[in-house]
Amino acid sequence: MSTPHNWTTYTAFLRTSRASESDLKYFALHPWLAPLLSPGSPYRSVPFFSRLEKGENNTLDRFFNRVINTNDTIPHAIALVPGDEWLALRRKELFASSTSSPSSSQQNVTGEEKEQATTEQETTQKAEYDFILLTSLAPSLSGFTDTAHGGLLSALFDEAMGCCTAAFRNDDDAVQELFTVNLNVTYRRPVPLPGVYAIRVRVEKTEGRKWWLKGELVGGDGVVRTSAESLWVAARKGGL
Ligand SMILES: CCCCCCCCCCCCCCCC(=O)SCCNC(=O)CCNC(=O)[C@H](O)C(C)(C)COP(=O)(O)OP(=O)(O)OC[C@H]1O[C@@H](n2cnc3c(N)ncnc32)[C@H](O)[C@@H]1OP(=O)(O)O
Repeated sequence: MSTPHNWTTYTAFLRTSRASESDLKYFALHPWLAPLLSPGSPYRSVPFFSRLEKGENNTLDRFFNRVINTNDTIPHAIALVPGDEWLALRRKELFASSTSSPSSSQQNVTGEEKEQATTEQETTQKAEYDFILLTSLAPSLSGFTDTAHGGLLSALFDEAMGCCTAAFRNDDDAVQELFTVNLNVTYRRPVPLPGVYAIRVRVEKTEGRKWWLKGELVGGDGVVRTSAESLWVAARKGGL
């Protein structure tokens, strides 16, 4: 079991962490991932937060950091996140018209600010997705023979989407913790095991406490095998 980590915010975790060399080496063996992992990529490689050990007395993320963190379930997983500048632009875009802005300074974005953000976007590296999970799936995750179990795929989407929303919450906790209230998964093609897959996620829009996300799972052939849409709701201020 690895050493527990002590980040106080998800943002601090993103800023100070880097995916392990062994995971990076493993994913670099797959040529279709090269554009995402190369120095020119708009993404940085960080550990998949849910997979990190949180401490013997802390039951957060046990399913991901213990149960499916083994050689015959998920031997390797890392997350790819856009750079700080791009995330800041996405925040402006997502919260410009929303009352759930993660920072009061981002509320009521003016037309001029929107124009400025668009110009900045042209000069900042574009990231098509807000969060990407790269994962290897081993044979013990099967439902049908040599095929990933659908429930597992739902869990992967849910977790990837959770990490995606976390990157947009500010350190000052202006947005309360978010919960999945609805997750609609479409199984388009079987997901063969063993295999390496990317789960690409994006926040589509926010409105008050509600956030809508979309995601898709692809392998090396680029076929979208599974897709998902979800609704997340931020807890009311002052608790549930
Ligand atoms: C280092 C620092 C660490 C940082 C750490 C970051 C880690 C980052 C990784 C996280 C990764 C987690 C990934 C796992 C994520 C889960 O799996 S969460 C587990 C599954 N989900 C749950 O357990 C949630 C259970 N639900 C609830 O507790 C409550 O529904 C909630 C979420 C607190 C909301 O309750 P509420 O405040 O009473 O909400 P309510 O007023 O009923 O609804 C609010 C609005 O949402 C709408 N709504 C509610 N439910 C639905 C629905 N199912 N369908 C459509 N609309 C709905 C309502 O109609 C309402 O709409 P408006 O009327 O406002 O337009």
